[in-house]
Parts: sequence; C-alpha cells; structure tokens
Amino acid sequence: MNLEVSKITFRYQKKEPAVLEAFSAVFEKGETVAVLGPNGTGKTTLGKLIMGILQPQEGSIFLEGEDMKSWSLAERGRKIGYVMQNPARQIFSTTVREEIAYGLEAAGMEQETIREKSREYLELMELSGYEEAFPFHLSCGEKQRLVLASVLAMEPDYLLLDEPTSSLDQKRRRQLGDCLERVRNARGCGIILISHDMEFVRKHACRRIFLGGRNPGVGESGGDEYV
Ligand SMILES: Nc1ncnc2c1ncn2[C@@H]1O[C@H](COP(=O)(O)OP(=O)(O)OP(=O)(O)O)[C@@H](O)[C@H]1O
Repeated sequence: MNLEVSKITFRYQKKEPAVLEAFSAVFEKGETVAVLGPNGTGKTTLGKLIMGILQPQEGSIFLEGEDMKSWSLAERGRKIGYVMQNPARQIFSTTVREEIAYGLEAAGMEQETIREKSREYLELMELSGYEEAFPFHLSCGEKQRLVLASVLAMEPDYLLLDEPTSSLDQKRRRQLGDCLERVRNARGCGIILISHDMEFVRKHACRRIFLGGRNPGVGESGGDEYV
C-alpha cells in the first residue's frame, strides 16, 4: 500500500532547467515522511504534481499501483487530503460550517454524519463556536486549522501537508502533532510532510527526504534520502 513517485521530470518553462529531474520516492501508508530542502528546491512543486495540479513532462505517480495520470483532481483529493502552503487559497465557502461540510457532502454522507464529523474535527482544531464565522475573517492560524479540520474530516488514506505548522503557535503545533500521530496509528494514514519546521519533523517524521542535496544543519538519521 503506497504512493509511488516514479522518475518524474518537471519544468515550468520548456527552456528552463528542470525543477525535478527523474525524481523518485515511495511514501508508505502508516508512515510520516518529511520532504525537506532549501527554498526553491521543488517541495511545493512535488506536492502539486502528486495532487495533479501540475502534470510531469516525464514519469508517473502511482497510488496503490495504479497510475493516477487520468484521475481527476477530485478523485485524487478523495484519497489524498491536501493542505496547501497558503491554505487561505483553498477556502471558498461563506461560513466555517459550510467549508467543513463541503467535502463531506460531496462524498455523499448523511446530514447527521456530516454534523457529527464537523463537530468532532472543528473541536479537534479548537474552532468550536466559529461555525457561523466568515472564513476570510479568521486569523492565518485559524484558517490553517479550518483547512486542516476540513481535510482531516474526510479521513483520507494519505495526507499531504505543505508547511502545516507555519501559522500555528506552540500549543497548536503540539496538538497537530498529536493529531497526526493518531491518524497514522489509528487508521494507518500515510503522511507527507513538507516542512522547514525541524523540531516538528524530528518529533513526527519516520523518514526524511532532502531535495536539493545535503542539508548540513539537520543531522543525519538512518532513513534519510538525498535527492
Ligand atoms: N508557477 C511557477 N512558474 C514558474 N516557476 C515556478 C512556479 N512555481 C514555482 N516556480 C519555481 O520553481 C522552483 C521550485 O519552487 P517550489 O515552490 O516548488 O519550491 P519549494 O522547495 O517549495 O520552496 P519553499 O521552501 O520556498 O516553499 C523555484 O525556483 C520557483 O521559483
């Protein structure tokens, strides 16, 4: 059971150097893999390729052995919950309640289940009481937590989190870390964590992949891969 990125090459412009060249990686269910590297080394690009927002010029991405090339964004999104680097970009409803319910409704869940899941995940992200709030009036950290709540509520097989702690205070980072451990342990969720937050990575990642060569500030561990 895994998500396999196989020899992908991607460039934004034909004549420019490739951001990723023949890049391969395997992300197993039940493990948290951190994707690290200096600014501009292609971490967010890799996330967008996995989600199908970008298409590689070469190579393929397989989910449980199946090439996702022809999958729609929605099909990928049901399997892989994605929290963008700037989560405000993925909020489009006019209330917090509608935002979290949107994906659950699209997945055909009963209204009662939607209410229960919304309550559970808003509470988990400490957003109870914000149900009628206009999401664009929330603080950065609250928006990030709303997107996390919406994505977690879908209980996807994989989570792809691009800088999920960037707007969170220490307490919320800890809560997110605990929550990721829970979804990994309880449901065997595979977690891909794009992050510069080394404390968070050290604590929660089982394995680390470095883009753009070695990162001397980090210290090596047995499972590190340098690409
Ligand atoms: N839409 C785009 N068009 C052209 N070039 C782009 C585009 N998006 C990103 N790039 C370039 O691709 C390279 C990789 O960008 P990317 O955002 O994937 O890096 P990153 O490792 O996530 O960086 P950071 O750590 O700063 O978030 C950078 O040189 C960036 O300028």
